[in-house]
Amino acid sequence: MTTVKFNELNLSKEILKAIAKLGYEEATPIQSEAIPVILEGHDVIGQAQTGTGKTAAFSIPVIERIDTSKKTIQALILCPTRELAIQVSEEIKKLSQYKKGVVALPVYGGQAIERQIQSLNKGVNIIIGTPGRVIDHINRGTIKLDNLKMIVLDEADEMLNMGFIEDIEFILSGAPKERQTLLFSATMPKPILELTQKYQKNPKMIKIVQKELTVPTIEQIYIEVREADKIEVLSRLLDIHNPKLSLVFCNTKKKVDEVALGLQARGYLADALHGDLKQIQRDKVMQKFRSGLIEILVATDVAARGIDVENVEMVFNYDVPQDIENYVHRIGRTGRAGREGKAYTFISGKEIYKLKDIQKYTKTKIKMGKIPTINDVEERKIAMLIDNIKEVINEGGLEKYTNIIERIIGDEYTSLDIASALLKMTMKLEEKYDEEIQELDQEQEMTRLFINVGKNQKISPRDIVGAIADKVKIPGDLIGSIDIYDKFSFVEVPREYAKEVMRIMNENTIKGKKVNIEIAKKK
Ligand SMILES: Nc1ncnc2c1ncn2[C@@H]1O[C@H](COP(=O)(O)OP(=O)(O)OP(=O)(O)O)[C@@H](O)[C@H]1O
Ligand SMILES: [Mg+2]
Repeated sequence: MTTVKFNELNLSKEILKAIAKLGYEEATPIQSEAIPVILEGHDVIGQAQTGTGKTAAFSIPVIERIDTSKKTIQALILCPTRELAIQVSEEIKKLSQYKKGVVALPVYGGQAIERQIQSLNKGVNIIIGTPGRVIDHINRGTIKLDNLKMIVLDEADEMLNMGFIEDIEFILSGAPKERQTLLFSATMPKPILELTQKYQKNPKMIKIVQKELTVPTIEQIYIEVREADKIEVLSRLLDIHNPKLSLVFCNTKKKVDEVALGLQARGYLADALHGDLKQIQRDKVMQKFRSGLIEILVATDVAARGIDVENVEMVFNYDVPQDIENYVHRIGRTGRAGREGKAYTFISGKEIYKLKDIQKYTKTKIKMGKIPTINDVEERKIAMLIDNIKEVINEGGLEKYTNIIERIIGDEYTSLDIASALLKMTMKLEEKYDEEIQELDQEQEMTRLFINVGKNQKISPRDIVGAIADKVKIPGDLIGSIDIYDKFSFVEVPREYAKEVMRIMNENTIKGKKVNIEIAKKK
């Protein structure tokens, strides 16, 4: 395909200036094909792979078609999630920054409606919203669609699916008949496509044809792994690949919380995103993820569609997605705008069949992968340790430490002996815990820990649970049955927390007393 420059697309100089500022050099195929057709006023169905610039493909002509002499709502862009509405509105604001009179406003649930009403009253011409909140405003009379010229359904197949279709029909029923209707998505299943005639007039189908539905720069791998082992396998993959940012998808909110906690307990910068969190919380998590303060975002499908975060290098399907389309969208959070990415899918038991369906639908091959061994992880950790050591040496400022070493060096010890001893001290604790965890029966969800509380110490089960819950940040109800004896007791914790419980509790005290915690050898 020949490349097209934005200045060949008949765009205003204000938009061209904004595009240049964003650093886009050439239009992507969906942009070069869709922009002229939309500018001519046609209805469009636009389908192109994830991360190929569909947002700008509809946003640029929407901005260009706004009559800035009028302060009426002329365009409405509907998105399935609040995070996506915010993101699309940010992009529109950037693209329209030099066009005076273009005012875009995101409206979504969970945000104070009064504030939205104040902004709406000042005059807005592009609304980017989630259906529920838009309907709320329509019912209050604070959003009027009489002057609407364009409506866009981003993630159109999702918006015309069960969860949203009634809301969409309601909104469309109040919009003028002679409007322009634009549908965009990376996936467009047949049943949905048949529906679209109800809403559009002679739409132009713009499909950027690719052999595969998924992006070729994403390496796709599946691993067979038992449910109980998933957290361990995930940790190993994270340790080996060390991605800048990654996304972990689970099918339920409960699982999302569990996995996020499990990763936190293992020392990863992870957090959860799902629909049960307050909007403030959701915003904070997204901000932290975008800025890298959180490196692993564990999420339900709320983050599957449209979300564009730079540096997401890996996506994990901790659970196989329920909707086949969402496989495409989930893994599409990496490998955006021509970048590379990796996607791992965990399957257990009979789920291999689901994987076959996915491959048939996406016309891609998902390669089989192996569970990395502790050795693989160890090798990788050693490589990183060596890098760290070299870095510290190159930084300099070691005189203070060299002086100490000189006090040990003599006839008996060489500097190599001393360096090795120091390294042993650093690596030993870590190894011990890893070995103990490794010895465990992999089927067991709970790990039994042996707690030696020493002589004459009155420590009750409540003290132990309280201390573990407090210091390791495991919810108390995840801590299992406790047997207490004179000098020792047993406690059960979820397997993924065992290492962290040992590490943290052995450095801490319970009721001011030192305790020693080890894996209980046998039940
Ligand atoms: N012409 C361009 N040149 C370079 N980068 C671009 C261009 N257009 C868009 N991008 C960038 O590509 C990334 C992906 O764009 P966008 O989010 O619009 O993809 P999408 O097609 O909507 O994907 P999805 O199906 O996941 O929603 C964004 O970071 C965007 O800034
Ligand atoms: Mg998009």
